[in-house]
Parts: sequence; C-alpha cells; structure tokens
Amino acid sequence: MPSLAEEICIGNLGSLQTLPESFTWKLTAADSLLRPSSAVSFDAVEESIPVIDLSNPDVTTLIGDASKTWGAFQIANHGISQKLLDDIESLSKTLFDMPSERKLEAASSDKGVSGYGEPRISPFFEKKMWSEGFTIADDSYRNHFNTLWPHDHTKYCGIIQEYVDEMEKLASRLLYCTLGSLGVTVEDIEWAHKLEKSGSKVGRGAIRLNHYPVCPEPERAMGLAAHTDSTILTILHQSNTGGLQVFREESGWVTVEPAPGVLVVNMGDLFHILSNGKIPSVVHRAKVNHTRSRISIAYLWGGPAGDVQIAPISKLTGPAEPSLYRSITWKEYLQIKYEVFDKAMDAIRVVNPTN
Ligand SMILES: O=C(O)CCC(=O)C(=O)O
Ligand SMILES: [Fe+2]
Repeated sequence: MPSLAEEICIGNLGSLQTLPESFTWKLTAADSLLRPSSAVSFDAVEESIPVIDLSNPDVTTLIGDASKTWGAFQIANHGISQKLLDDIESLSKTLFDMPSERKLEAASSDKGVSGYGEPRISPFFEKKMWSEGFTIADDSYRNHFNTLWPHDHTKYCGIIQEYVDEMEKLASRLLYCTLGSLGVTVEDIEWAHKLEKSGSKVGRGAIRLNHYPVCPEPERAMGLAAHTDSTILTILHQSNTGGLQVFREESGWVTVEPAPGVLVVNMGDLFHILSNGKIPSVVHRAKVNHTRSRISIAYLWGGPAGDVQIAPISKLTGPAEPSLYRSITWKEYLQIKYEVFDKAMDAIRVVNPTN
C-alpha cells in the first residue's frame, strides 16, 4: 500500500477524491473581495483587464492606461500563431498526463530551477498548492525532454525553441510600447541600449508550464498563491478554462476569462523598478476547478545577464520624483525575492529618497 506521502505526490493530484488537510487554505479578508468579471449584476459594471488590439493606432496610450491602472492587460492581434499556442498547450498536456514516476525523472535538481516540480514560491506558504509545473530556464530542458520523450524529443524541443523566439520578439515590442506610454524610449535605459546595439539580448526569457488538475474542493484550494512576477513582463497563454485572477485595491480579485488567441501580459517587479513605481507589478494568483483541469504557459521575460545594474530610468526621476529604488542586478534581485518574497521591493527601497 502506498504511504500517504506518496499518495499526495503532486504528480497525481487529479486522482484525489478529497482535499488533503495540507492543501486546504483558509480564506482571508482579501479573498472575499472577489469579483468575477463574468458576474451578472445590475449595479456593478463588469470589470476586467482590457483586451488591447496591437494593431490599434492608439496602442501606446491603451497599454499605458491599462498598465498604470492594473499592471496588466490582455492582447489580441499579437502575431503569435494559433498553431504555436496549440502546439505548446498540447506539449504541456502530454507532459502532465504522464505517470507521476515518469514526470519525476525530469524533476528539477535541488540547485536548479529547470525541470518538473512544485511552484517555486511554495516554500513561502504553509499550505500546498494544487498544481504542478515544468520550468524551462536554460538548455537543460533538452536532456529532460530526452528522458520524457526518447523518440519525439526533437519535435518538442522545436516547439519550445519557436515559442521562445516568438515570445522574445513580442516581449521587446511590448517593452517599447510600455516605455513609450511613459514618454521614454529604450535609448533612455543605458544598459538596454548598449545591449541592443551590440546585438545582445535585453531580457532573459524562461518558460513555466503550469497544470492545475481538477480539484474536489476548489473553493478551499489554491492553484498558485498570490504573487508578483519578478520579471520585466510576463506573457501568459491560458487554456480555455479560467482560473487566473488579478488583484487591485479598488476592485478586489478579478477573474481574467480566457478568450481564444488572447494573451495576458503581467507587468513584473523589474519594470516597476525601471518605471520608478509608476507601473505596478500586478498581484495575481490561479484558482482551480471542480470539473476541468487547466493549463497555462507563462513566458517570463526577466532582466539582463551578468552585472548590469538596473535602476529607475533617470528621465522618470527628478526633484519632485526622487528615485525610489536602489540599483540592483537581475541576479541579486532574484536572490532577494527568494529570501524575502513579497518584501523584496521594500528591501531595495531607498529609505529617504532625495535627488
Ligand atoms: O496559471 C496562471 O494563470 C498564472 C501563472 C503564473 O502566474 C506564473 O506562472 O507566474
Ligand atoms: Fe505569475
């Protein structure tokens, strides 16, 4: 007979008929502020993060307004083919449908983040999350794919490579738009301009494939707990089952309903720093479902490699708006984030900002 620990291995959560105590979350006051965007109400205006058509001539203003208000928006007409979105979704399904033992053969090592496992933010929470994931942060995914798909790994590696290439282009385009809405350009970020001129990458991309199995008691479970992404920005593709919620003080938790071909963009901590606090990094989480499992694919566009110092863009600071954050490398920021989690921004805040 399997031990209890084996039974509740994250690789087969979907087969559990009851919610184990270790996965049961207590509702907080903030949770009761939930307002689903699909709620039908006579007096409440339906609210969710806007969908922006990237071919709209006013795209810069629209992105600026949405990111200042929400720290997030959705995009249509983004140029990523439906086939590629379908391909990466079906790759994820194939992976998560494998038996637990097989998935564990591709588990991330203690030191690395790449590979199969629990959400990276798990250690910061008392309760366990109702999800499993696979992180692609470097080339080691090729070895993992070789283990998972000894015959088909070339095909699956090809899909990842194409996804990374396409997402990188889209992420840069979104960066330019968001900067444009603040009246600055990439030339105003000395390091980004230098990297661009030398043909190097401005940001470093990683992919997180998330799977949220069906859950016997979704109201008391949590797929992925509230967090902000550490990134410059994150581009999220969600399958046709909703679960993503974004938080805004004035609105509470708002569900972002999936729509075919529409991607979600979350502004991350690093952009919040660059913008000197003008753009919030959106607090978001994923809820789970009683009848349908859910897949999401996050393209996490992080900071530059090496010792590049990231700081608020000088054009966005001045006597009336002193720099709110000290400069920091991407590596250093990640270290702080995975030590103090939601206090990371406070940890780098300038105590008495003057200019
Ligand atoms: O599954 C989702 O909708 C959210 C995923 C997410 O926030 C993440 O991977 O950082
Ligand atoms: Fe996230």
